[in-house]
Amino acid sequence: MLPLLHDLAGESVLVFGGGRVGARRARTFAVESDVVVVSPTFSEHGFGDARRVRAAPSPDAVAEWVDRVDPVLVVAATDDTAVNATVERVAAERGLLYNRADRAGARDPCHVAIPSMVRDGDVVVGLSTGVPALTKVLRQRIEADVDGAGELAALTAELRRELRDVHPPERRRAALRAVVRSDRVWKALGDGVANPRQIVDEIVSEELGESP
Ligand SMILES: C[C@@]1(CC(=O)O)c2cc3[nH]c(cc4nc(cc5[nH]c(cc(n2)[C@H]1CCC(=O)O)[C@@](C)(CC(=O)O)[C@@H]5CCC(=O)O)C(CC(=O)O)=C4CCC(=O)O)c(CCC(=O)O)c3CC(=O)O
Ligand SMILES: NC(=O)C1=CN([C@@H]2O[C@H](COP(=O)(O)OP(=O)(O)OC[C@H]3O[C@@H](n4cnc5c(N)ncnc54)[C@H](O)[C@@H]3O)[C@@H](O)[C@H]2O)C=CC1
Repeated sequence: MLPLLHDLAGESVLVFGGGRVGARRARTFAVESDVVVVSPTFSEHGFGDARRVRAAPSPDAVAEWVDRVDPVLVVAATDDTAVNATVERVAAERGLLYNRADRAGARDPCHVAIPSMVRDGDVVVGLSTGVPALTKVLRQRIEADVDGAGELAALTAELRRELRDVHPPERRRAALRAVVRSDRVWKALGDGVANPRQIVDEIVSEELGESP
């Protein structure tokens, strides 16, 4: 399996099942999509901004729900295997992306696995090991590494725009590399005292041989 990134901003996602897993999926997708969760009961876990609709569709009614919501991705997270299997079939027939929470291992290309995610601003890490317990431990380690990276991504995106058209590519690359490798910059991120942008400017000036 290969990790690919999907831009689901502003798209609809339909989740069947309001248990712990359905809630987790709703929170994952509600970061950027319009999420509808259909379920007869809802756990007390957060559902983000998802819209919750109380209903218990039989397998025969699944297609009608999919056509009504018109999602790009459908999640089967009920504890009813027949419903989950129907969600899979209906989504596949329509060429939609889908995720079955009750299946692991080999799958069709439209059947996407949901990795564990670590996010900080525009920085996103997707992690899969095939063994959820191992995934969780590795995710916790990665969280520490990624902490602050979102702020650095925003700063360096701005820097890239500023350096573009002013310096040749090789010098721009050297300046950006010096910034993202700098311990001084990483220490200044989120400490609320140092001004990371000022440190970035100093490093760029040293690298490009200019006075700040
Ligand atoms: C294939 C996949 C589904 C997919 O394709 O999307 C899948 C499948 C299954 N998970 C099961 C069980 C558990 N999953 C978790 C947790 C997570 N599971 C997640 C992803 C995935 N799980 C996908 C591939 C992930 C990968 O490759 O690493 C994470 C990463 C993301 C998320 O779900 O949001 C999230 C960690 C979040 C984090 O901490 O970062 C826990 C722990 C808990 O809930 O606390 C348990 C109980 C303990 C245990 O069993 O280990 C079962 C058995 C169900 C049963 O027994 O009925 C199946 C089905 C099967 O194995 O057949
Ligand atoms: N991918 C993962 O990380 C994990 C996957 N699982 C699998 O995912 C399934 C769901 O897990 P949990 O959320 O823990 O189970 P759960 O039992 O807490 O939740 C199931 C939800 O489905 C709802 N439901 C039942 N019939 C429905 C229908 N016809 N239409 C819509 N909703 C319906 C229930 O009301 C309940 O809200 C499990 O059966 C298990 O196979 C379980 C743990 C982790």
